[in-house]
Amino acid sequence: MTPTVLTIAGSDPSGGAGIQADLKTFSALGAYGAAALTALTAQNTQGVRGVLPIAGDFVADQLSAIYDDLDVRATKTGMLGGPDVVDAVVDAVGRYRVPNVVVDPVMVAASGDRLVSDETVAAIRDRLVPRASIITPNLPEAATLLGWDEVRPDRMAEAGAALRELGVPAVVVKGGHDGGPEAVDVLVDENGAQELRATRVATKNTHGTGCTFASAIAVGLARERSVYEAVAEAKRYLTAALQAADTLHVGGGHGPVHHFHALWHSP
Ligand SMILES: Nc1ncnc2c1ncn2[C@@H]1O[C@H](COP(=O)(O)OP(=O)(O)OP(=O)(O)O)[C@@H](O)[C@H]1O
Ligand SMILES: Cc1ncc(COP(=O)(O)O)c(N)n1
Repeated sequence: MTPTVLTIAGSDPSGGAGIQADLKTFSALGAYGAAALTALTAQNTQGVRGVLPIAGDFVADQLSAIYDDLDVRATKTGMLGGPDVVDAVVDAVGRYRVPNVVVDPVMVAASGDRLVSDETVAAIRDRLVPRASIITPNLPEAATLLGWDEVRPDRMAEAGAALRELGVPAVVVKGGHDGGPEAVDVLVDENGAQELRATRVATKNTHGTGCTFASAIAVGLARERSVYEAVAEAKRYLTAALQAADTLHVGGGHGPVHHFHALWHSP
């Protein structure tokens, strides 16, 4: 059966991150994609020029329209426009008993631009994370959620264990921004800490890696894979999308990964 997966996230009009990356990932992996918008951004591969949040009440309207009608097997959250948006998501997840919630605690874009306020980060940590099935912070996001100065790569397992104490059963701490020869992530769940390793792809085209990874995990959970399998499959998909990214030639900054690498033939 084709599972339905929902993304609750912001729009990236340049198509590489946010809602656009999420829908491409769902489609590439054979899931039906639904999308509720939390914010519009004006951005491209080089940076973010503006953010227009959607009112929490209207996010709530979008979510009830979707959950009243569609059989959503997994939900992924990305950029959340403000604390009122976080509360709309928390309320819907509780009211509809939403299964398989993947929270990507988006804070800054790959370009370095800040995407959400401190109040939004606090709402995510205090109210949304405890309703999630899994969260996918990168090293700076993990440090911010924990109130640590930084999370060094040798403390990823420790950070993951500390993040579980916020009330979420599984945490993937992503080491993508660490410059070693491998891109190492650490999954911490009730089975302890497990490393997932991939060869680091030498490309500047990393726009949307976090969005794509979390969306692919959501597809795996919608297919009732174990958390480990969902994360491992997502990493394999993302690594291949990074390996094919330089064939796309989109924009002059950090271009997108190639979501449809397995479907498109070279010219
Ligand atoms: N150059 C790379 N080669 C291989 N894997 C990578 C590379 N960069 C990131 N990854 C992997 O991509 C996934 C997303 O990690 P990353 O740390 O980039 O997330 P993020 O910072 O949230 O993403 P974003 O840059 O979209 O905000 C992880 O599995 C990470 O290991
Ligand atoms: C709407 C939106 N959501 C998320 C991201 C983070 O993705 P990245 O860090 O890869 O740019 C983004 N840039 N824009």
